[in-house]
Amino acid sequence: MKTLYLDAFSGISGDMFLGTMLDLGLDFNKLESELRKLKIDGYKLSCKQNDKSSIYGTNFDVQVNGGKDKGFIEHKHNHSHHNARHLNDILKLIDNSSLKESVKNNSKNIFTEIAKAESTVHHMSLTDVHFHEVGAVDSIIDIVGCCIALDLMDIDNIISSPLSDGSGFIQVAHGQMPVPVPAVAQMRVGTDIPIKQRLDIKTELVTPTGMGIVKTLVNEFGPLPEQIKPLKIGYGFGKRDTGGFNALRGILFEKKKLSQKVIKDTKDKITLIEANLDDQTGEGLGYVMQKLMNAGAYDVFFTPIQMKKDRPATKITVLGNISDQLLLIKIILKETSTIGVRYQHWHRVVMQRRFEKVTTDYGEIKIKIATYGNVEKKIPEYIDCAQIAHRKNISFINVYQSAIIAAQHLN
Ligand SMILES: O=C([S-])c1cc(C(=O)S)c[n+]([C@@H]2O[C@H](COP(=O)(O)O)[C@@H](O)[C@H]2O)c1
Ligand code: NI
Repeated sequence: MKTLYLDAFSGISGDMFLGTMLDLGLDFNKLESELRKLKIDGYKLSCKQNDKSSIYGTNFDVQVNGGKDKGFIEHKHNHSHHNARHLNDILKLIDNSSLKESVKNNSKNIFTEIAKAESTVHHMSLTDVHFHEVGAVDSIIDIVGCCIALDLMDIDNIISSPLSDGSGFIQVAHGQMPVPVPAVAQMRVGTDIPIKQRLDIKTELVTPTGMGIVKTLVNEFGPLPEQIKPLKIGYGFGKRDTGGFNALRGILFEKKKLSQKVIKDTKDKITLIEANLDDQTGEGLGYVMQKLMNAGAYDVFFTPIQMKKDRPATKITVLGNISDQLLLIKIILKETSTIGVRYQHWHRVVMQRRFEKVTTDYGEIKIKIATYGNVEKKIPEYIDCAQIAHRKNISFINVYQSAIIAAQHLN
């Protein structure tokens, strides 16, 4: 599983997000064939690589039969909405498709988030919020496409920089709208999503679709984490003329397992998250443990406990990086029966670690060298020893001991 960092120095829209994903290696044909599961037609996708300021990126576009008509429209101002799709029609369309459950859920959550904002801004009930026919297709493709892209690219964590938005006004079908546009401003209410307003850019950089994606899927805001090894960087171009480099930059990276990291600091802080579970099966517990470990938890463990109402139960404890806290909590809430979790931040003292290889009679083995002041430990990597023992059909202990002997000669 991978993490995507969004560098939203020029805002974010649905097209920019999909352009970025395609630039990062998303297979265009696979995206198209997944979107066909929605059973809607009358649109064509285009994806083209070109350069802006000599930087190559991807332009993604949805061309809908009947031209351009983006966004939600207000019930009050439109009396000919027989072709409109209400929120519920769109949610049903997604539900009735053969898309993956996680893609369906993410897509529905984004749509609902945007529709809630539109309903507040335009003083309509949520059920009255609707899209004009053309705008609906465009938004469905953008939003569901983004969720398909995340699934196809194996991304389960999104971190974002603060979003930049422009200022001034934009012209839409119903007149002028101030920037940030009302739906974007509304989605920010009650959240701490950071938006930096660029007074030098007099147009919209963050669209309602872009904000809906961010509000629903981003787990954390801040600078690009320092200790990462980027796998790929991509640019998705925006359509508006901002007078600057209008793109969304995506940086893809894989989380390193703690045991593989070169640890330089001997003191840090970690999060400890817990919940008491009195109605969870053993199968479910094993499943959530795998999910949490794959998401980068340092450790997950279960303790048998006796709970209120005479119930034997299980306490789940998760240790992890504080920057992953929200992601780990979301997994516990999604995959277990609990309706709440508790957490605390713990100080921790760790030994500095580095790795070296030794050659033994059985083959090369990695040695973890852990130091703290003048304390030093040299520990053979379990997985290397186990693989050699399996491959050569010899005892694990023999391989392990040969690695310890070879490690004594390391400086
Ligand atoms: O049509 C309506 S009601 C509309 C509302 C709003 C509000 O903020 S309220 C914004 N817009 C603009 O439409 C385009 C399309 O946005 P997408 O997110 O669908 O790409 C964009 O410029 C919005 O600001 C329309
Ligand atoms: Ni609106």
